[in-house]
This record gives sequence, structure tokens and C-alpha cells, in this order.
Amino acid sequence: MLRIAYFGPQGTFTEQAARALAPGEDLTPYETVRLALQAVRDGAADAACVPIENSVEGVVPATLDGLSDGDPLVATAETILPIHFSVLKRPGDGGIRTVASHPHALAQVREWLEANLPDATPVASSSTAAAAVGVVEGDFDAAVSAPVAIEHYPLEELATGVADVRDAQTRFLMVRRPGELPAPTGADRTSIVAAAVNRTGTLSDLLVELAGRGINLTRIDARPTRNNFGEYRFFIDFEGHVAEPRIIDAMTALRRRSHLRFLGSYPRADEVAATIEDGAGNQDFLDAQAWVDAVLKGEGA
Ligand SMILES: O=C(O)C(=O)Cc1ccccc1
Repeated sequence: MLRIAYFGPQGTFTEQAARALAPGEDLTPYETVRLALQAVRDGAADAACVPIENSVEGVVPATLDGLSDGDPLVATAETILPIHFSVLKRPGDGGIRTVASHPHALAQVREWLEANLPDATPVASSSTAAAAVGVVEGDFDAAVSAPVAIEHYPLEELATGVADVRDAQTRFLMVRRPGELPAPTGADRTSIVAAAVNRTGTLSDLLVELAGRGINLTRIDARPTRNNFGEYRFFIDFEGHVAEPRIIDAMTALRRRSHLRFLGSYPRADEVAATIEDGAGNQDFLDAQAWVDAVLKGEGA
């Protein structure tokens, strides 16, 4: 049985994602994303499930920083969950003066809180389930939690189906120590982080390598390197798998132009097939390489 670390405690959205990605495996909660990733680096876990980005609030900074620092880890799978919340309180208790949750959750229910609990002060907690634990222990009066949290904690629902933005989604990754890559499926995503010297056109130079090969981006985010003010790392997701000739060609170009870290090639949860531009398919790259090989052997021109 695989040992899967996840961003807990029990009852987080990430636990739901881990159950979807690794059904029947041995799941262990860790209080922070950093600790879940560390468990994999230390060998205490075979893989970790962590949130990476939300359709409303954007990236989860702890995950980006945790993947770009420290020993390399690579994503082998992703899943996307619909996100709406339950607001939980202690049974029978009256006034709600504080309402706690993960910052991503609070940001997604701001309007609901203003309309329904205008006198409650929002308080950030490490996760949605940590907020529920805090309510049980009397630290806060209410928690904005994943709907499954009610199954783990002796609380009652003040409201369910809470969300300012309908159809919000969060994407989660399963990451491991580098090893065998998942096989290409034709509907894959590759994640990289690139750091390049700060000069005119650096980012555009990287993007041109992808655009010029007809490779479609699915996300780009910048995070500070944290060492030198004004220096950034670029987290780039694009369609395709590093085992494909067209992606190999792009990766070697990116590697020449930046300090590159590979964060994984894995099947897309939405199964959307990669966009292939005319003349930029894998066979086109193979044919071009075969032509160069023939030229080198004096067999063609
Ligand atoms: O705190 C959780 O439950 C998480 O898994 C992180 C999170 C927070 C808000 C929306 C989606 C995921």
C-alpha cells in the first residue's frame, strides 16, 4: 500500500483530492503543505497530495514555493474538485463573533460573510479543517469548511453550499520523488519553474520558445525568488508531455535560456487533448530530425 501524505487535518478539500487520486491507499494528514512535501523528501511518504491553484483565488503560494525550493519533486497526477463550503458551528451555541478558515476559503465567501455574518471577524487558519478543529476547541465560533468536514467533527451546519462564485474549482497535484514518468496520453500537462537573469526580454524569450513550437500554455505565475528583491521565478504549465518530440525540443531550448526545474508531465484531469498547430506535431519534429540525420550522413539535402 502506498503511503500518501496530504495537506490536512482530516476533512480538508485536499483529503478529498487525495482519496480521488489514490483510492484505498494509506493516507496521513500533515498540518502544512510544506510538511506534507517534506514527508516525501524524507521518505516518510511515497507521495503527497497538495492544492496548487484555485479558479477564483489563483495559486497556492505555499505549494509553488515548496516545489521550487528543496530537493526536486515531480507531479505524477492531478485532479480538479468543485469548491463550495459549509459554515460549521458548535451545536446550540449562539453568537458568531469569529469565523475562521484557510485564506483561500475566506476569499471565496467574503460576500456571503458580509451579507450573513456582518459582525463576525474573519480569522485565517492553516486549512479549512484546522478551522473546524479550532471551533471544536473553542478558539473560533464558526469555520468555513469543506462539506465533508461535518463527518469528522462534532459540529453543526449553519449553512451549506456557500460560495460567492458558482462553479469554483481547485486543482490538486500528487507529487513524488523523481522516478518513472507517467506514460503520455495525448492529453497531458507539463509543469516547469524557470529562473532567468533579470534583463530586457527574458520572460518573452522563454515564452517565444513555447509559442514558436505551437505549445499552448495553461498557466503562468511569477513568484519572488525571496533572495533578491525584484527577482522572480516563473511557474509555467503547458499542454504536452516531456516524452513527446515537440516538447523535448522546447525543453532543451528552455534549459539553454534559464535555470529550469521540471515539475512533472501528467495526464490532465479534464482530459482535454493538446492543441497541435500545423507543422508542429510530433511527427513533424521526427521527420525534421530524420532529414537532419540524413544530411549528416550525406544521404540527403
Ligand atoms: O484547507 C483546505 O481544505 C484545503 O485543502 C485548501 C483549500 C482551501 C480552500 C479551497 C480549496 C482548497
